[in-house]
Amino acid sequence: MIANVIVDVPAQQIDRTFDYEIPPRFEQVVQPGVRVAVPFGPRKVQGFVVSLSETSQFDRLKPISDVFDIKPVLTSELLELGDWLSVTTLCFKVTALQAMLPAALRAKYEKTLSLSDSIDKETLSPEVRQLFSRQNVVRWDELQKSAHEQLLKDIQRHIKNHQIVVNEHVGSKATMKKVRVVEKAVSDETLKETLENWGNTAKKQREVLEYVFHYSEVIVVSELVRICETSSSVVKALVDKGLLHEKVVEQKRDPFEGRSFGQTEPMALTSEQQQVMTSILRDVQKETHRTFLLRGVTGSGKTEVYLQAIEAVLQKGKEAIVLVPEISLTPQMVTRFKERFGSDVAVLHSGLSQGEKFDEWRKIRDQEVNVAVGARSAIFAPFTRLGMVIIDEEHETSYKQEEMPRYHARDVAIARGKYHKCPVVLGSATPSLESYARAQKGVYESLEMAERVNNIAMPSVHIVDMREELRSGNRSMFSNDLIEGMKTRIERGEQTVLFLNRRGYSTFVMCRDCGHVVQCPHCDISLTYHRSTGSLDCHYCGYRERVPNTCPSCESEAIRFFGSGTQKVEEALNDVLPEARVIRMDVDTTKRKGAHEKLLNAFGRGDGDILLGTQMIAKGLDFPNVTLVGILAADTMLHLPDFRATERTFQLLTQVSGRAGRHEKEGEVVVQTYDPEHYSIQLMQNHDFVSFFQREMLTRKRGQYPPYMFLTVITVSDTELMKVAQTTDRIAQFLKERLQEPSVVLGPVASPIPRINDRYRHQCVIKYKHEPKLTSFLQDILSMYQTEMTRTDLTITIDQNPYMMM
Ligand SMILES: Nc1ncnc2c1ncn2[C@@H]1O[C@H](COP(=O)(O)OP(=O)(O)OP(=O)(O)O)[C@@H](O)[C@H]1O
Ligand SMILES: [Zn+2]
Ligand SMILES: [Zn+2]
Repeated sequence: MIANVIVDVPAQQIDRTFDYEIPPRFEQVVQPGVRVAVPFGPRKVQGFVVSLSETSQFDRLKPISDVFDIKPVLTSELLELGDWLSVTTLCFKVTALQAMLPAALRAKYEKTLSLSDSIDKETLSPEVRQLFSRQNVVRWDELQKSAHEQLLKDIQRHIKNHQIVVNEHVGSKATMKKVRVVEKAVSDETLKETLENWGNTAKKQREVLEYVFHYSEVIVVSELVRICETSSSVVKALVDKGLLHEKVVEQKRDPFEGRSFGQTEPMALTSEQQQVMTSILRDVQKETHRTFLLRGVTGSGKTEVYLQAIEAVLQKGKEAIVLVPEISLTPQMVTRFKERFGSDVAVLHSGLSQGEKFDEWRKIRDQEVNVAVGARSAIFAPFTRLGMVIIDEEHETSYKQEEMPRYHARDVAIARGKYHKCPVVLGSATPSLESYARAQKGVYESLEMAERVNNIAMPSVHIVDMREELRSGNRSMFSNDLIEGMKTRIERGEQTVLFLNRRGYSTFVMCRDCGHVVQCPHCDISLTYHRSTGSLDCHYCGYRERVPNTCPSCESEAIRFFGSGTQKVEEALNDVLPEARVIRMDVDTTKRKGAHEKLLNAFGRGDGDILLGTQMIAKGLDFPNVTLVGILAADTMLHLPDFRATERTFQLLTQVSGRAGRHEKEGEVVVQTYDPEHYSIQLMQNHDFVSFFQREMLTRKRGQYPPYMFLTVITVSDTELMKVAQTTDRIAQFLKERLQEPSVVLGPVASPIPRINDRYRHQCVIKYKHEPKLTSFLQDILSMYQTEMTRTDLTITIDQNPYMMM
C-alpha cells in the first residue's frame, strides 16, 4: 500500500499529496487521518495521511519515517472538509488540516548536532571540541541561545566540512499527563490476613494498606499520601513488600477538577420556547439538514431551548456542538451546560492550557463525551455522529478567523450540518444583517421568541445627551441620571452593571497645545497608554516607549492622556460614590487564571454594588439582582471606518441592556451618548430590531455593501512602498479586465492602517453579486506572485467576506 500525504510545507507548488511507501512495521497503523513524519527533500517534516492507494505513478518512493498516531486525529469527514476549506478560503491544504486540530498536535521540529563518525577530533576548534566532550548530541535551539558568535561560526564551518552532522527530528508537542497509581497486589484474603497479623511496627504502612483494602481498587499515589497524611516512601515500602503494585497510567486532565456541579432538570417551556423546540426537533427526528435562525430577545430563554434540544439529540444517540463567543464563554455559561449534562460535556476555550485543551479534545475524539461547548474552533470537534450544531450570538464577529484559514464558523457549521444531515441553529437577540436577510428570503428558517420568560418586561431605556450635561455644568463622566440611579440601587441593595465601550476609544496621548498624537514609529497608528506599566504600547507590533513628559513635537508640557480606561472610571466612581463597592473586570484584573470566575462569583454573591467592565461583561451574564445597566460612551464605535459600525453598535447596546431586570425586579438602562439622534441608539431604546434591520438595509443598499453585495479584500504589503503600489495596481488591473458588470474593483488605495511593523499596506476591494470564476482568478493572482512571495518580503492576503476592514 501507498500513503498519500499532505506535507507540512505551506507553499503553492507543494499544495498537493505526495506518495510514500509504508514500511511493513507501520502497515497496521497507517490509515487516513494519522500524522506521520516523512522525508521531504533534505528535511524531515510532518504530514497528514489523507488516503491510501494500491499504486503510484512514481516508482522510487521514500518510506514513511515515523507514525505519530495510533488513532486518526482527523476523521474522513474532516479530511474532506479540509479540501473544502482550502478552496473556499484560498489557503494551503496543510493549513486547513492543522486548523482543525488542537495546538498540541501541531508539529514540533527540532534540530540536533552530533559529530560525524569518521571525524578526527583534533581537527575541531578547541571550543567545539569542548562542547562535544560533555555531550554527544547538542540541541540547536539551545546552542543558538547560549553560544557566542565565533562558536556558531565555527560550528557552521564544521557542518560545511561534514565534520558535524545536523539531525532533524520531527515530533508532536502533545503531552499526555502521566500519574503513578497503586493497586492491591495480592488477594483480599491475603491482605486481610496480613493486616490481622501486623505487629506493632510500621504503623503508617498498616494505615495506608488498610485504606487501600477498604476504600479503593486503584488510587493515585499522591492522593493516597494526602489522605493518609503520610509520605510516598511509606507507599513505596508496601510496594517493595509486594503488597501493593505500582504502575504509571495516562490521565486526562480535567480543568474542572475539584469542582462539583449540581444537577438541573429541564424547565417547563413557555409556549414560545415550545414552538421553537417543535420545529427544531422535527428535523432532529427526520434527520434532515436545515439552518434555523432563532431571534429571541435577551432573556427569552434561548439557552434553555439549546439545552433541551441537545437533550433530544443525545437521546437519539447523537452528538452536539455548541459555539459561544470566546468572550461569553463565561463560567456562568459553562456551568449551565455542566449542570445539565455533567461529565458528558467537553469545554474548549482559550483559558485552558495547551495540555488541557488537548485532553478535552481527546474526550471528544475518544467518544467519551457527546457535547462540545467552545469558541470558534470547536466547530471542528471530531464527532462522527453529529446531531446538531448551535451557534449562540451568531452575529458575533469573532466567529470569523482573522488569519489563515480565514473561515467563518457559521459556514463550516452549515457544511457539517449538510454532511451529517442535522439541523444548525443560529441564535441571537440581534442577528447579523446577513443572516436575517437570508431568513427573510427563506434560505434559513425563521424562529422567533419575542417575549422574556415569565412575562418579565424588557428594561426601560433612558438616553442621556452628554452635550446637554456639559452645558448644564456637569463635567464628570457620569450623567446625573446615572449617578442617581446607582445611588438608589445601593440604597435598595440592588446591583448595577456599568459598561464602558472601549472599541474605538483607546487611550492615547495628545498635546493640547499643538494637537500632536504620539504614534508608533513603525506603524501608522497612535500608541496606547498603559497605566500599569507607565508605558505607551503599539497594539500592532509590540513597540513600547516611556510616556514623554513634554510634547515630542513642540516641547509643550501640556501633554495629556485622552480617552478613558476602566481604571479611570473606577477612580471617578470613588469620587462621586465613595460608599459603592466596585468590582472592576478588564484585561488587567482578569489576567490570572480563574480570576474572571472569582470576580463574577463575588458579584453574584452580592460582594459588590457595581460591576464595571468592558466588552467582557456585555454578554451572557444572568444576575437576578441587577436592575440597572449604565452604558458609558455608547457611540464611540459609530465612527470606526467600517460599514458594520452601526450594526455593531446596535448589537452591543442591545446585548448590554439585556443584562438588566432579567428576573422579578424591573430593569432600567441609562445610555450616555454624544449622538442621541442616531437611529441605532433611537431604535435600541425601543428594542426594535426589525425597524433597525430595515433602516440599515437601506444604508447597505445605497453603499452597495453586504448583504447586497459580497466583498473580497486583497491586501498587499512589503517594506518597499513602490513595490506595494505597483503590485496592488497590477492586481487591480488584472481583475478589472476579467470581472463582469455589476462587479467593481475599488482601489488600489492605502489600507486604513497604511503601515504596520514597517511594512506598507495597500489594498483593493472587490464588490460583486455573482462572479463564479472569482476564486480561480484569485488563485491565478497567488500563483503569479508565488515566486516573488517566497523570495522577497512581499505578502498578499486575500480575505473573502472580511470582517476587519483595517
Ligand atoms: N421555561 C422557563 N421557565 C422558567 N425560567 C426560564 C425558562 N427558560 C429560561 N428561564 C430562565 O430565564 C432566564 C433567561 O433565560 P436564558 O438565559 O436562557 O435567556 P437567553 O435568551 O439565553 O438570554 P441572553 O441572550 O440575554 O443571554 C434564565 O435565568 C433562565 O434560567
Ligand atoms: Zn505639542
Ligand atoms: Zn507599531
